[in-house]
Amino acid sequence: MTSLPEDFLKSLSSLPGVDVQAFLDAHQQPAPVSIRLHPVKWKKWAPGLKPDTLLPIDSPVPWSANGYYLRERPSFLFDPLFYAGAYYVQEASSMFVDFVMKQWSAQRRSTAALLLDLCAAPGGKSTILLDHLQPDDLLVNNETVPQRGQILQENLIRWGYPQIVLTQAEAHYFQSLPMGFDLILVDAPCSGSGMFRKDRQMCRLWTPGSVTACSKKQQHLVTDIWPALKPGGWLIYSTCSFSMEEDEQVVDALIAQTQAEPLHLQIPDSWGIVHTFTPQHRAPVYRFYPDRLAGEGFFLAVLRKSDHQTIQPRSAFLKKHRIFEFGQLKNEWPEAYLPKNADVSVIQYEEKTYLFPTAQIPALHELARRVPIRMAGLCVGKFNKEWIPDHALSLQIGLREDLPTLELNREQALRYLQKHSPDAHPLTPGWYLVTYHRFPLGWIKSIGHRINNCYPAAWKMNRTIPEHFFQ
Ligand SMILES: C[S@@+](CC[C@H](N)C(=O)[O-])C[C@H]1O[C@@H](n2cnc3c(N)ncnc32)[C@H](O)[C@@H]1O
Repeated sequence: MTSLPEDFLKSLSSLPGVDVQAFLDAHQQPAPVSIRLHPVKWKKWAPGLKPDTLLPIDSPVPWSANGYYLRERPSFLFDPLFYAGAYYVQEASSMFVDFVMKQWSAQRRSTAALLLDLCAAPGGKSTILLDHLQPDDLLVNNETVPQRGQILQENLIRWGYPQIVLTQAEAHYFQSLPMGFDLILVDAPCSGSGMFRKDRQMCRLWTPGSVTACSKKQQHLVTDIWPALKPGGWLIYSTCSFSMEEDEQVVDALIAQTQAEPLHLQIPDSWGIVHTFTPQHRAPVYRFYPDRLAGEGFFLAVLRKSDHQTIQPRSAFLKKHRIFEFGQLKNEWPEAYLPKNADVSVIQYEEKTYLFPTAQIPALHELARRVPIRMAGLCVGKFNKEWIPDHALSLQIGLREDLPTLELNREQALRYLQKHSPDAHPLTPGWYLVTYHRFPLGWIKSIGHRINNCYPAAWKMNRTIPEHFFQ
C-alpha cells in the first residue's frame, strides 16, 4: 500500500480535473514500465529486427513515436542493448515532450536552430529533443549539479548525436548570448508528487514547505531564462508535481511578467490527458493523472515569445579568452570510421578531437566566452599518426557500417561491459567494434596474441551478474 503524505491528501481535491477516489486507487497499482527506442540506431544496425524479439514490448505510448509500454520490467542493468543506447528507460507521461516537439518542428523557421534543455540531467528529455534535430541544429544541455552532469554526459554519449554541448551554469548566464534560443525546455526541479507511485521515497521527502520552495525556484528559473528566448521561440515548461503552486501559478507568474503567449495543443480526448486552464490568465495547460492514462503525474505548458518582442542580450563581463578553450578546426577526418560529412566539423580540445555541427561553430564561440562548458560535440578520439578511436565514437549514429567487428552473445557482452577481454580466436592486429545483435557496444584492440578491452574504466559494470543470465 502506498500511503500518500497527509498534507498532500488535504490538497488533493483542489487539483484541476482530479477524480480523488480514482487517483487514490491508481496509487495502489504498480507503475507501468516504458521505454523509448532510438529511432536511428534500430534502423541502422538492426533494420530487419523487430524490437519485440529482444524486449517484452506490449503496446505503443499514444503520444510518442518511439515509446512503448513493456509487459514486465526486464533487468535493464543486465541488458547490453541498454548500454548500446538502443533505448532509453523513460516514464510514459514525460514522453509527451515528443508530441510537443513534433508540433514545434512543423512550424520551425530557422534552418540552424539552437535549443536549450535548462535542467537536463539525467537526460531523458534531452534524448527526445535530439531525436527532432536537423543536422545543422544544436542542443545545449545544462545541469548545475556536477554529479548529475556526469550521468547526463554518459546518457548523451550513448544516444550518439554530435549536435550537443554540455554546460553547467545558472539560467542568467544565458541572458548575455547575442543569438537567443529557438526552443527552451525547463523541466524544473520539483517536489516530485507525480512520482509518488513509482518512487515511494518521494512520499517521505514531500512536505508543503518543499512545494513552496520549489515554486519560488521554478519562478526564478523561467523568468531568468525567458530573455534568452528568440522572438517566435517556444518555452516548454514541465514538472512531475501535481501542485498548482509549481504548475499553473508558475505559468501565470511568467505571463504576468513577460506577456508570454500560451499555446494550445490539439490532443485527442482518448489519450486521457486533462486539458485545463491557469486561474489568472486562462492559459491552456496539460495535466497527467495516473488514473486517467498509463503514466505517472506530469504537467506541461508551452509558451511562445511574441514576434514583436526583441532579444536584448544583457551585458556581461566577457572573458577575453574563452572559458572553454577549443582549437582550430582540424583537417584530419577519421575517414576510416566515419564517412566524410560537410554538416559536421572536427574541433579539438584537451588533446582529443570532437565532431561538432559546422553551422553551429559561431554559436560555440559565443557560448565559450560566457558559459562554463563541460563538453562540446562527440569525441571521435585522438589523432596520433593513426586514429585512436574514443568510446563515444563507437556509439555515434554516423559510424561506418563496414568496420571490422566482433559480434558477442549476451554472456560475452556482459563480460565485455565488466572489462573482461573477450575469448576470441586470434584476430589480425587492429581495432574492432564489439557488437551485440549488431548494436555497437565499444572497442577492442587486437595486438595479435592478446585482445585489449577498451571499454572505459569509468563506465565499467561493477555489479555481479546473476547466474540465471548465463543459462
Ligand atoms: C526534473 S529534473 C530534470 C530531468 C530531465 N529533464 C530528464 O528528463 O531526464 C531537474 C534537474 O534540474 C537540476 N537543477 C537544479 N537546480 C537547477 C538550476 N538552478 N538550473 C538548472 N538545473 C537545475 C536538478 O539537478 C535536476 O537534475
